Amino acid sequence: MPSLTVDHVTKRYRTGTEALTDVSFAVEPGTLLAVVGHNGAGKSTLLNIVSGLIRPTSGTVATDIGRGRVLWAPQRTMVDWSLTVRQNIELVARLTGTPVAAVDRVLELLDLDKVRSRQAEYISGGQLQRVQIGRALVADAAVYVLDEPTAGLDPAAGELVMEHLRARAAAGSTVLVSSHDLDAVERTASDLVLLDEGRLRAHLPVAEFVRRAGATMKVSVAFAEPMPATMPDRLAAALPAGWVLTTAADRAGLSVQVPLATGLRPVLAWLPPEPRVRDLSAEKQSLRDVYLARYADRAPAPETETVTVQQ
Ligand SMILES: Nc1ncnc2c1ncn2[C@@H]1O[C@H](COP(=O)(O)OP(=O)(O)OP(=O)(O)O)[C@@H](O)[C@H]1O
Repeated sequence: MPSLTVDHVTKRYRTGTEALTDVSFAVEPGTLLAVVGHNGAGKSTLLNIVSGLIRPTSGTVATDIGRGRVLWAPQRTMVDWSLTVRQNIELVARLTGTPVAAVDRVLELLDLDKVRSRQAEYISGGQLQRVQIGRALVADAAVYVLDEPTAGLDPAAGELVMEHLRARAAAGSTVLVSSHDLDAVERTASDLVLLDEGRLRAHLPVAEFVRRAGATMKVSVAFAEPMPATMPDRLAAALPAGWVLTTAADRAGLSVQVPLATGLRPVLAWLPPEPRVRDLSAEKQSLRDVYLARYADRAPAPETETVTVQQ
């Protein structure tokens, strides 16, 4: 049963901007769901609605989490400036009835030990971001909602936070994060929701999204000696549909680009038995590659592109 159901949610701000249009999807417990899309696509609006901060104009968000709770870290800084780092996190622990020992664990986890007694006003932007994350993570929750949690963090800290969120999801929580860091999304998220101008374009497992977006794999081969002069033409004639072959001018190597879903085995079977392969490498397109190649220019129309998989 889904822990979170977003049903036909539309949000029109008072200014007239329609930030979300008829967005529907459901998330199972144990999912780390990344919400991705261009600036202004509606990610924060969606996360703010899920966390109950703002109300949708129409549609509903339902959480089926029993006695669990939803904890969130917004994009804009929301800390008490007069309190210390530790007190800021402790406040949430007290409000949620969480043992104080959890505060120390979170301080250590987020490398905030050194500034624990410093007032929030006098810490760096990245440390402030960690305090916000600490406030969201200090208590056990059924659903965590974090708006761009890795923005402003150094790479190591960003990795740490994402790994921790993954652990929370693995332990059964539902975790929603918005992020522009598509490499981190690919490494850690199980599923993604792609928003484009307020519309849901895709809701898929990350690997499935990359495949369906037409990702390719480029296999490069270096031979121990040049191919016979007629071989490039023979290879080209036997090339399966959808593959792209490039042979080196000196015939000492070739590269073949295949759909990612094809896998390596058919490529190895297609290679000639001679000359001997000296070196072989395979380079897969990443989520970032396919996003930039396919979605950066916003074509084609959202209606024709939405691919939603019910889980
Ligand atoms: N409080 C508000 N009042 C009016 N319009 C708003 C408000 N908040 C956001 N918007 C508009 O709604 C649209 C979606 O904004 P939102 O902040 O949800 O996008 P986002 O995907 O989170 O963007 P970013 O990647 O830049 O954080 C944008 O056009 C934005 O200008």
